[in-house]
Amino acid sequence: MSSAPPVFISAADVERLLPRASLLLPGLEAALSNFSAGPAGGVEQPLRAVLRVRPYRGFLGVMPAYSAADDALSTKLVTFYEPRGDSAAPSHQATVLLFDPRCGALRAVLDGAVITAKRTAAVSAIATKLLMPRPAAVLCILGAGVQARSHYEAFTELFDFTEVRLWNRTEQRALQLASSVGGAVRVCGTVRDAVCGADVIVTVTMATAPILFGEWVKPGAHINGKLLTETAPGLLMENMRPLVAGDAVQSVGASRPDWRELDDALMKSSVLVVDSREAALAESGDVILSGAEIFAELGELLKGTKPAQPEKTTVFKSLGMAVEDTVAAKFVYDAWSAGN
Ligand SMILES: NC(=O)C1=CN([C@@H]2O[C@H](COP(=O)(O)OP(=O)(O)OC[C@H]3O[C@@H](n4cnc5c(N)ncnc54)[C@H](O)[C@@H]3O)[C@@H](O)[C@H]2O)C=CC1
Ligand SMILES: O=C([O-])C1=[NH+]CCC1
Repeated sequence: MSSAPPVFISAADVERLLPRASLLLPGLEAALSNFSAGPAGGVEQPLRAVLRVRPYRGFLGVMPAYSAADDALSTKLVTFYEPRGDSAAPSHQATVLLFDPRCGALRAVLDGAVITAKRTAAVSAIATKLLMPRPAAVLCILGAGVQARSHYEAFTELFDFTEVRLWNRTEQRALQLASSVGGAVRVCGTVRDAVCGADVIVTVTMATAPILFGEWVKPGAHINGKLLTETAPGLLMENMRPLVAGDAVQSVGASRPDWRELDDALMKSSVLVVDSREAALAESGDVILSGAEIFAELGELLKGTKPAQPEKTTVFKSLGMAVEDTVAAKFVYDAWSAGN
């Protein structure tokens, strides 16, 4: 085995070698299925360790994983800090260390920010493909940061939405994102306006209290998107509320046990799918504090051991898994090694 020093792959090189999140779809689908297969799937992934940097309202997460199918071993180090007006630093910063699993030698140090942005959007797209109503016309993104952009890019590449709506706590940031993406985006002044009649809602904020409420979902909530998009608000029957949230909610933020993006009503009235049961029950305020029952892991839907139920209102609670970084880092390193 060679003892060559590790290579460093910068953010610009990761972006060049991994230009689209969709390139990760096959590898991520396999890894999510393998993860949910238990020991037979060959994914080793402990619950991540998250250390609190209390004086600065920050966190350092350590995320190791080994995937036998990919024969890849990595750990990501990710810091995330609650918004502070005086800081110009990105809220999330990350580095991925990729090892040779045969001998433990460090092969590469990769910028982890682009990897995190793209693999997270790719996983949300995998969930959306399974859970969204058919047809799905209106995409709504709540949040206007790094993940909002990567989700916009992946979702507009992979799906045929006819309308994209964007809301952010500070409207100026939403306007900036909307004007920079190159496609038509409607910036909405309130979450209610943004989600009314949407088919797919992506929540990608640093919120610590709910921003999306179940009262905006029609009672019963087992609604399909076709009905919602074809029914003008004024024509809704009297026993229905005039505001309706989309059927497939991708909740990407609120990754602390006391943080929320979704309220209890929405959590409890939806079919709840998570990336990892273990992580959801340890880390997700939306899951823990609502007491909502987890229906399935995304990997179980992919394997077909649990049905996806796109006709129902669904919430995919994404916390982010280390094996997703392993797959993405190996993809980038292989492309780099091939001289691309
Ligand atoms: N599930 C996963 O795999 C991953 C999840 N995340 C999570 O996704 C979320 C977004 O991450 P980034 O886009 O990188 O962050 P960012 O800092 O780039 O963007 C955060 C957005 O949230 C908004 N925001 C801040 N505080 C808010 C509040 N109290 N209420 C509503 N909006 C608020 C900001 O205006 C901004 O638009 C975070 O919660 C992050 O922890 C990030 C990486 C991976
Ligand atoms: O998976 C990930 O990298 C993260 N999830 C929440 C914060 C960072």
